[in-house]
Amino acid sequence: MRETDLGADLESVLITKEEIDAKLEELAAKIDAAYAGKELLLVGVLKGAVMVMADLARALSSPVTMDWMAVSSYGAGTQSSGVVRILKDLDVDIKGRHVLIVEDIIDSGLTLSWLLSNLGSREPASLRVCTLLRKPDAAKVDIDVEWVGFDIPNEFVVGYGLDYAEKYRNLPFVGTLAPHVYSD
Ligand SMILES: O=P(O)(O)OC[C@H]1O[C@H](OP(=O)(O)OP(=O)(O)O)[C@H](O)[C@@H]1O
Ligand SMILES: Nc1nc2[nH]cnc2c(=O)[nH]1
Repeated sequence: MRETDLGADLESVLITKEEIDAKLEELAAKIDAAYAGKELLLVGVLKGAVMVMADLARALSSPVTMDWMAVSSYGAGTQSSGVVRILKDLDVDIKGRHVLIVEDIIDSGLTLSWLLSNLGSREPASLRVCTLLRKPDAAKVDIDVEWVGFDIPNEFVVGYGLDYAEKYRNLPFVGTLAPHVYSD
C-alpha cells in the first residue's frame, strides 16, 4: 500500500518504510554480533510483530529458528486491559535455548512484563527483547529492553503490523489515525 493510498483515515506518517528498513538492518547487525556462535530462537508475538519478525529475520546473517506466541490485552480498543491472555502458546520447549522476543511495540509494558515472567519460568539459556517501537511516556512498568528501534510519543499508532480494530496492519509505514476514525 502506498502512502498516497492513505485516504482520510490517517493523520500523519510517523516512521517511513525507508526508516524502518534502515533501522532493522542496524538492529540485525547488532543481534548477529550478540549471538555469534549461538543458536538463536526468535519468538514473535502475534499478530502485531509479524512484519518486524519477517523483515528482521531476513536482515539477520545468522541462521535462526522461529516460533510464535499469541497473547492479547488490547481487544478492539486503544487501551491495554492489563489482563494478558495466551491465545496460542509456543510449539517448542525453550529450556536451555537462547530466546529473543520480537515485538512490534512496548506501550504500557504490561504485555512484555508478563511475557518475560512467563517465558523466563521455562528456563531459557538467555531471554532478551527486540522491539520496533517503544513509548517511554506510557510505561507502567520498568523493563530492560536490549534492542529498541524507535522511541515514539504517547499516541496510538497503526501500520507495519499494528492495527486499529484489525485494520491498517498492512500499511508499510507507521502512522497516526485521524480522530474521526475513533469516533465513527
Ligand atoms: O505494552 P503494552 O501496553 O502491553 O502493549 C503492547 C502489546 O500490544 C500489542 O498487542 P495487542 O494486544 O494489540 O495484540 P495484536 O498484536 O494481536 O494486535 C503489541 O503487539 C504488544 O504485544
Ligand atoms: N495499534 C496499536 N496497538 C498498540 N498496542 C499497544 N500500543 C499500541 C498502539 O499504539 N497501536
